[in-house]
Amino acid sequence: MSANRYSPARVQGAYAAPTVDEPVHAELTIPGSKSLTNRELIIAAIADGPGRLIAPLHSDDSARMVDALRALGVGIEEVDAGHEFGPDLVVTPAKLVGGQTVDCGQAGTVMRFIAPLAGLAANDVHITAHETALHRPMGGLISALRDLGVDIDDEGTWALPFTIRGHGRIRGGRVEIDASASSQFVSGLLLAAPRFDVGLHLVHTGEHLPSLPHIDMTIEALSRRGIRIERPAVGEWLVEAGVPRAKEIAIEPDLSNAAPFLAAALVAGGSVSITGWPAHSTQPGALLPEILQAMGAHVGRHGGTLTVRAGSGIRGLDMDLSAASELTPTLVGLAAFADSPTTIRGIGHIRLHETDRIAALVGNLRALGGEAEELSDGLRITPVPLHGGGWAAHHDHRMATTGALIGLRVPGVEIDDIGTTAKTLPEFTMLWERMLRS
Ligand SMILES: O=C(O)C1=C[C@@H](OP(=O)(O)O)[C@@H](O)[C@H](O)C1
Ligand SMILES: C=C(OP(=O)(O)O)C(=O)O
Repeated sequence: MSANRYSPARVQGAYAAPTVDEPVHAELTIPGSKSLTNRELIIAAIADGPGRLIAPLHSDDSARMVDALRALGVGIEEVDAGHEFGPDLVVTPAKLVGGQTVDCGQAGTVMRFIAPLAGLAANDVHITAHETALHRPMGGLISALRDLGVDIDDEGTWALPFTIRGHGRIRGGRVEIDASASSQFVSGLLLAAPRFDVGLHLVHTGEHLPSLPHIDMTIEALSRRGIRIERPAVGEWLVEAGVPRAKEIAIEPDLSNAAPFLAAALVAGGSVSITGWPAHSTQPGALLPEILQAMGAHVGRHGGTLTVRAGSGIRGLDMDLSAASELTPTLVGLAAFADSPTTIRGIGHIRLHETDRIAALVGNLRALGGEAEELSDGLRITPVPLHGGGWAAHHDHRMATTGALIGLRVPGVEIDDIGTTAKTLPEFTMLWERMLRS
């Protein structure tokens, strides 16, 4: 198992974060959304004919999903369409046979979206992940799949690796799930549910449900393909059995990956524009214009381009980021330079993301002389002058990009493993340097 099977544009090893002494002025295009690419791949794989993803993401997470679907028997071909960041993907659905191993790498979307699909396969599917991702929660999903009749051999661990003994069908029906550890449990079940014999009635029983926009994204993607989903109550979903319509789907840019670039305008001064910003999006990054404005930015849109300009300073905030927890690392990078403290709450579950993000962010800031403290469900940052030093990526792409953001203003920040950005943005250093050269 390799940490990153995606190599084309990968930059390895330590990275001396570039510091700027002049404002930045850049317009950038960001590659496709991880969350949309991996959902659309799953739905295309169970659709009623061949479909196409236009301008999808090409990164470790998406490559793992392509490999996983191929391992189940689905046909996926790359077709060059002249996009800067890689070919389109043409997906040809086939009978799900399985009989192979799926290595999810570090991708939460692969481990949580492939497991229910593997239950529909005709043979065993062994599911594993990179050793740095074996800790990620799977118990709630395993439990719900078992309640739906899926045979799973996990040797009593309730965790990866495990083997799904597919029988070619899942009956479906009503099932309860505690998805407080990850919204991806819900998305994974909803995505496979149209192919259950009687559909699915899913009921979330936990107290907390993070990342609601990502569940909306799942529902929107299925609805666009003609699958009926109802929400009879909060935390409850009804999916009708059916076959999703094959389609050509254009993938939006990854708005969460745009976050460190937009934030750079506030840290360095100047402005950063991102092309192709969708007018409507279920990506949590769609909340960025509002959040960055509240932190002191001037935000404008012209056609499909979003521009963030530095204002007179960065304002600290007290915010509940449960809906958009993957934005936490970037916002912490901004908060470090604010004129008042920032508290971020509602994100306790990110202790079980790629790394314990709360501990890693606090530890990294303190190592640079910063003042930060862990809260049970979040963290608090009190801005003080920072000095250079090592920034540990903790094999977390968003930790690495936050180190680069801080390094814009603090000379001598060295990120130990910039290659970890290949999880969702192998072009990170290329685009970062393009932004600084513009
Ligand atoms: O469904 C998705 O595409 C995602 C859901 C969220 O997961 P959690 O609910 O586990 O935070 C998010 O953090 C992750 O980056 C992507
Ligand atoms: C939590 C994240 O990833 P994953 O899809 O692996 O959960 C993330 O990208 O911030």
